[in-house]
Amino acid sequence: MRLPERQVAALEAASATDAQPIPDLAAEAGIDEAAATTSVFELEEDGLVAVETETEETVSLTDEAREYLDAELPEVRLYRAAVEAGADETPVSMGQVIGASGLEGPQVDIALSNFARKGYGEIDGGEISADPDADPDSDAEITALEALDAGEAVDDDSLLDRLAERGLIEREKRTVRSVLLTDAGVDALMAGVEAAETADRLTPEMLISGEWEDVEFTDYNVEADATEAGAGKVHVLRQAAERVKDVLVGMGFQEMDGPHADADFWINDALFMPQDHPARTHWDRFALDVDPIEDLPEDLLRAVENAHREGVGPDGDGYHSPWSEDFAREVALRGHTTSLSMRYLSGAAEGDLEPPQRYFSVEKAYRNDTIDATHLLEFFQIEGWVMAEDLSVRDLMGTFEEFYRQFGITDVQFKPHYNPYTEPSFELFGRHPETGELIEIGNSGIFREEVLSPLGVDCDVMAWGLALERLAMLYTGAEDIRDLHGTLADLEFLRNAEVIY
Ligand SMILES: N[C@@H](Cc1ccccc1)C(=O)O
Repeated sequence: MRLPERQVAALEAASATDAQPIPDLAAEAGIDEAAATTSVFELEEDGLVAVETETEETVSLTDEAREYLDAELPEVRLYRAAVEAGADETPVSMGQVIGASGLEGPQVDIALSNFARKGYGEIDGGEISADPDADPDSDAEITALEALDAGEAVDDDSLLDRLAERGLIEREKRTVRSVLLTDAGVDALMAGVEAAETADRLTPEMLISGEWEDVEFTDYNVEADATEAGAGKVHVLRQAAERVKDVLVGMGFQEMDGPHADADFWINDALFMPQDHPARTHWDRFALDVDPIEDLPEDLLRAVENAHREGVGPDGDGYHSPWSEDFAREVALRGHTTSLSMRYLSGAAEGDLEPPQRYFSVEKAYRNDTIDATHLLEFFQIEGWVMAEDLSVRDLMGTFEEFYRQFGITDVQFKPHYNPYTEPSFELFGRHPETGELIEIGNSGIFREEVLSPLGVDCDVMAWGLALERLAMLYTGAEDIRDLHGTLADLEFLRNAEVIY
């Protein structure tokens, strides 16, 4: 029998008694894995080998698990500290035990949530008691982690599930194909197989020499496993931003655009934010050491100053706090994109606007926040406003319900809130699909007279700033904003995340 060279190599490497995984067979045959896979499928088609398919699970330890292998599980540390403090006899104050355990930050929560679950004791009314019969030295979870670390298998599926849920292991399923010679394969080998030279592609040389007429071409196997190609794709946040724009345009909104670095006047003063507001100090604000902005509309500047000093309307009252034009002209990275709304509402961007109007932007804002699972130093805000003769809170809520519904989010919650520029104001919350926690997804309200009157707007304006990253977290299930962008972004997540339409 004549077979292509690499099929002969694969056939000769296969055994009639021990099923061999394709990678092993490839190594033995001295051919690469893709060629081995193709050959094996071809041999299977000819009935010379049988292919068995199994799914195999690989389990790997996370960095957190490695920490615990070095320094014990947090709940075990809590148990030992509790016993040390006598909590196996009478309950001891939790603060004392946690202090003695040396547990810090998130480890405290981890310890508390696993302590009672594992029967190490109980926590009740701020006191902790330890079960004297519990045996932390034979903790099933750490024993399993040790076994996995030593390369041994752990068969207890529910235990593995729990470890995966705690983020201590990662389980990955792969398909393993193993190859066994069939009787026909054995017969063929006994009768002798010869290698026929095959070509896997047509070359210019073959065409020139005429060799193409005699050469035997390898068959294509379109079912063979192939190496996964990580193609480039649009970043999940960019996809989300585009989707949000589509939805808002579909709802009749027009897009705003404007500077990332702007006068404090547009970022804060026009919004009736007092100049001594904490958000306007260096703690929160990225000030830029550049020349102040000269070209602010003079009339508007005076009207805004007046609103700050005297208030608006017969019962109005100003802030009775200092107001300086120099500060208004200083430049900072915008802490919200509401600066754009001010530019448009004032007429500075596109001239005076007559109601009804709807505008939005999906643009970056910058805040000197502490970075954590829900905060970055820069983020995308979905800014928007509607200008009309008569608007109420129902219009505001209805708009959000319609907007979020497009992303499959139907349980937005509203909480009363305070903004210096809106009254009433509402914060929006959505439930995270994985953690079940309510997370803040936006802030909104109806602009006050003190904002609208200086701008020269004499109808109602409802407005909002929603966080694009938080919206993306809700519908992708990402639990940490840092997985989405920034230096710690999770590439695997970004490759696989889908935007829901
Ligand atoms: N600027 C607000 C959002 C907002 C805009 C307009 C009106 C009300 C609220 C924020 O960043 O949180």
